[in-house]
Amino acid sequence: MTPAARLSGAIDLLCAIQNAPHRPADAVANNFFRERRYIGGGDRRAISTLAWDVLRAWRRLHWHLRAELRYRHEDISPRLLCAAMLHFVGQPLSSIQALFSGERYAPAPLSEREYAMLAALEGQSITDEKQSLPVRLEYPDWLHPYLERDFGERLEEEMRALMGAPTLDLRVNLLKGTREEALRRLKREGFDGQPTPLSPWGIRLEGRQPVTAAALFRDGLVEIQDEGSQLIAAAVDARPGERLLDYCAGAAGKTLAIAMTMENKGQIVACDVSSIRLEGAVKRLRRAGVHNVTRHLLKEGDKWAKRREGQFETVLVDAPCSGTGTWRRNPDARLRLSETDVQELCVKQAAILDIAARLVRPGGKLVYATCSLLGVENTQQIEAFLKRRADYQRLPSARRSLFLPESLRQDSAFALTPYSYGTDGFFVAVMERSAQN
Ligand SMILES: C[S@@+](CC[C@H](N)C(=O)[O-])C[C@H]1O[C@@H](n2cnc3c(N)ncnc32)[C@H](O)[C@@H]1O
Repeated sequence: MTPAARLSGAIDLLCAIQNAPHRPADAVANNFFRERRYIGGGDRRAISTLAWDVLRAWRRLHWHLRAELRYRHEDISPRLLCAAMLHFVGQPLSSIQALFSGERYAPAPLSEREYAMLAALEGQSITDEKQSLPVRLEYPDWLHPYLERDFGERLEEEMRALMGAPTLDLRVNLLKGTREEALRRLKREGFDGQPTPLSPWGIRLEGRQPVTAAALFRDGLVEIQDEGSQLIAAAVDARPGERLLDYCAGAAGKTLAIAMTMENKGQIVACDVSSIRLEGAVKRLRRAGVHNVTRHLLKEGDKWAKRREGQFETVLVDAPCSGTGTWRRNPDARLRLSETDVQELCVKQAAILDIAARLVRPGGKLVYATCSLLGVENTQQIEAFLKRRADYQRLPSARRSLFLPESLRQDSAFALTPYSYGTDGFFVAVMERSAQN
């Protein structure tokens, strides 16, 4: 593809994302490329990179176009955003104009107004000190008091780190081989990777490499999983032979890592309310060689949980949450999250915790995790739970997981953020149920 055709592709992709305001951008992008199989890997990456640059700079781009250049909201089109983004990443006006050539596969020529817009941006940079903090750091205005409360003086650093590109981490599947073996095979297959600093099973790849095409991925020796998510599985600390419930298992990201620490022995029940997600787990479990997992689809009025009260040594609640910790990966999610969503999620999380707590056997563990940065979904949720359930307490240090590095074993709960640990944002709290009821 020519650079102009790639630009045209990015504009089309952003149009598709805009036309599906309730769907995550990566799901729209998967669909977009599936329908255009003729687009090769390199072109795909170039198209996504520009589209994602625009999504990551959404509020600042709109600030320039609306506040400074007086564009009406409805007149701000994906092509205008792409043109402005190209300017801000350093392309000279003449070369942007050349890309909008109107020739075959290229976007239509810039209108006079579009050209004037680009000329007016000359000499300006994307971040401007006249922008408010939420605009400059790309988060919704309503979130400011939450972040101020949770991060205090660290707010700017934390939010700036959340604006960057995510790392690409793999988890080595010890059921199929060691980390050293995986590193050797990666090298042989042309990938550059390093052990992750915190997870004992992690490998961090350089840049965005098409690892799903690699033979060691197809063989199930590695799985794509952020280091933070691996550390949640490490905190769960499941042992061979135990009976564990993964109550919000989704497509089994954590289940897979837990099955690995259980060495495929014992029983894992993976539940979820979404059949599509649970279905998505099947292929991954097979590829990883995991065979101690059964799945259960939770339904309204289901007696399933009632019948299994007190039966599990460990219950993991990887709760539905705001996903604020994953905004490096899903920058569009910042545009969709509302305060009402967070309030509703908090109610749901408390309700799920209460159900899950009944499923833990006396002396067993309840692990609560989110990929949220917000105290209301994390520490406050746990504090309220511990007040409701006197038979639960924080896990004492002697029982904390040895899969975790020393620094994360200091407390029974920890929060990870892109700023503090270079991972996605995660929270986990491990509690134990009293041995006697
Ligand atoms: C954070 S995601 C889980 C991610 C998954 N554990 C992983 O590691 O890939 C939260 C999951 O909770 C599920 N969920 C939402 N409401 C639920 C409920 N009331 N009971 C159980 N699961 C629920 C969602 O369908 C979603 O798959």
